[in-house]
Amino acid sequence: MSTHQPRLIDVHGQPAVHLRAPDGAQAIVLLHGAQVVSWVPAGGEERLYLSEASGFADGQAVRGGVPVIFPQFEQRGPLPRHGFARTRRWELQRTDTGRDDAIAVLRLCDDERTREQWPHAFGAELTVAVGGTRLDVELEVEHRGEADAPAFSFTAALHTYLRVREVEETRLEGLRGLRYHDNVRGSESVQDLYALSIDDEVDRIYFDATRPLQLQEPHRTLTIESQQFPDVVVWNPWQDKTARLADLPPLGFRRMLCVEAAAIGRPIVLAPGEQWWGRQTLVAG
Ligand SMILES: O=P(O)(O)OC[C@H]1O[C@@H](O)[C@H](O)[C@@H](O)[C@@H]1O
Repeated sequence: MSTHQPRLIDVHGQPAVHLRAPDGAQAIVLLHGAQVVSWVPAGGEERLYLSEASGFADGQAVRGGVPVIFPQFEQRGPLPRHGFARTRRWELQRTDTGRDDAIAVLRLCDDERTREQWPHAFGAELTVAVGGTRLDVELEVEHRGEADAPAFSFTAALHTYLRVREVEETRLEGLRGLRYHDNVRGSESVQDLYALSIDDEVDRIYFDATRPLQLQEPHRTLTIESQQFPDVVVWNPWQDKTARLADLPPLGFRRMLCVEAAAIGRPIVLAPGEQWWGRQTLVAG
């Protein structure tokens, strides 16, 4: 059996690590934002959406894959929208190929620039593991301040862009009974239908999800599980909003659905020395 060691590659001018498990499952992770931009399960096809109109410049957000949102979700605080983790270069700490999977660990720590925006000593680590039909993405955050430093709080998300053949033929199951905030209507509701169909702009935060979700397409399924990310964001900009996004092609919204593992409703609070982690797992079927 040949083992394929993780390789450093270039993706639109940005360094990235290419992971390949012994069974052929693959993922590509940019150092920029620690952003997974490609995932192909063993014997399968690409399951993440990456916009062909995305920019890849330093300091810019990449449209697609799995952006890491930290330490602020959206505009729920004073920081730039969705925080700074997605626009900073992370450090590649470690890669490994085991019997069943290939792994990359990336790290972002506070520096002068982060402290100007968010005055806290932190270490964030993203672990990506790919193998078989499964992709695991785990975010860990540690308070690295002195013992007498104040606690800090943050919101976070793994803003996963799932690739779909045709979003109108897609159903997301597993949200029934959950309370959600509808960002499009500015209202609160409870999901009463068993399956969410996407045929218009959708931008919702579902709170306290407990079950795995299933993304059903006519020819395939994706199971989406999360641990310690209590909330789920579902986002598709649809036609009009897409026209206002320079980094998404006009029909891009038909090929994607964001299903994000998030901690928004109850921000995470860490005292010095404390850690938190949350994980999203995708299983292709
Ligand atoms: O364009 P951005 O900053 O990547 O954000 C994309 C979307 O991200 C989603 O998580 C938000 O719920 C949406 O409101 C937002 O439009």
